[in-house]
Amino acid sequence: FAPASSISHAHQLTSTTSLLASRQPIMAGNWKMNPATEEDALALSSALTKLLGEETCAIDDSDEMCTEVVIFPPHPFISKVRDAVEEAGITVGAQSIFFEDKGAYTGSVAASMVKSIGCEYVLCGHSERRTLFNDDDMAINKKVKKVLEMGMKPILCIGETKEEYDLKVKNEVCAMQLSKDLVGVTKEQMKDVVIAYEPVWAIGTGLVCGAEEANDTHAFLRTVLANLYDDEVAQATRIQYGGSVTPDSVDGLMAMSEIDGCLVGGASLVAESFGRIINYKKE
Ligand SMILES: O=C[C@H](O)COP(=O)(O)O
Repeated sequence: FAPASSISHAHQLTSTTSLLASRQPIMAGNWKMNPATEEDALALSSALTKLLGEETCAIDDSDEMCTEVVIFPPHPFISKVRDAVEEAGITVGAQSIFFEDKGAYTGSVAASMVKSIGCEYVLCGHSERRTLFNDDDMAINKKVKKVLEMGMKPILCIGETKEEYDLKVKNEVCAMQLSKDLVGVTKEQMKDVVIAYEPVWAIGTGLVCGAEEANDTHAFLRTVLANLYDDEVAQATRIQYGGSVTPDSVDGLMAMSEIDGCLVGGASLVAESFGRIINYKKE
């Protein structure tokens, strides 16, 4: 494990090999089970469309390094939120899917369903799904593969608990989650996979993992990807940080060389806060 030393915002890789891709910044807002009504969801969507800046992607933007903005509303709101934000260049995603295609799975939502209403991304393996809904690595792996099979992009969330952090097994836990959740995912498919490193102890707690520490963990995750695939995948895969990201912490996080975006919960429910986050200040 070699800690990353650079603190430059090096989304554009400096390798001489043309095989290595650029890592486009990606800012995501996970609304979780909020807000309470469709009316509130549309008000938040509308407010957000007015806060996009020069660096955020416009619809059909040809700039491959514009900041991609994705929001994850609750399933019932996805269609109308998509209608409200797509012209502004914001993409929508689903917070979860079930891995089966169809059938007697009361309460579940298939990948084809969210694909058909315009979702481009799906969160897989969020810690709240792991702990509250018993999503284990085998199920998460099936979901990741189903999302890819359907032509969407998974944001695969991994991260250690407070107990694991205190026991200093963070790297081992993250490496195990990555390797299990990516079983059978090909190198070619990895171009559509985003990883979100979310230390569970930092989610919704106000406890932010320090930017340098998060950066070191991201660098470690790239060594895991290099072992699972190769250096090309390790350097080209986008890795977001998530866990109590706010307007105050975003610039420091995004200044790190290995952090390509943020997965934002609470602060994404306040338009002005998320607006500041997606328009983070570059060095
Ligand atoms: O999906 C988002 C993460 O769980 C982070 O949530 P948070 O920003 O409220 O800590």
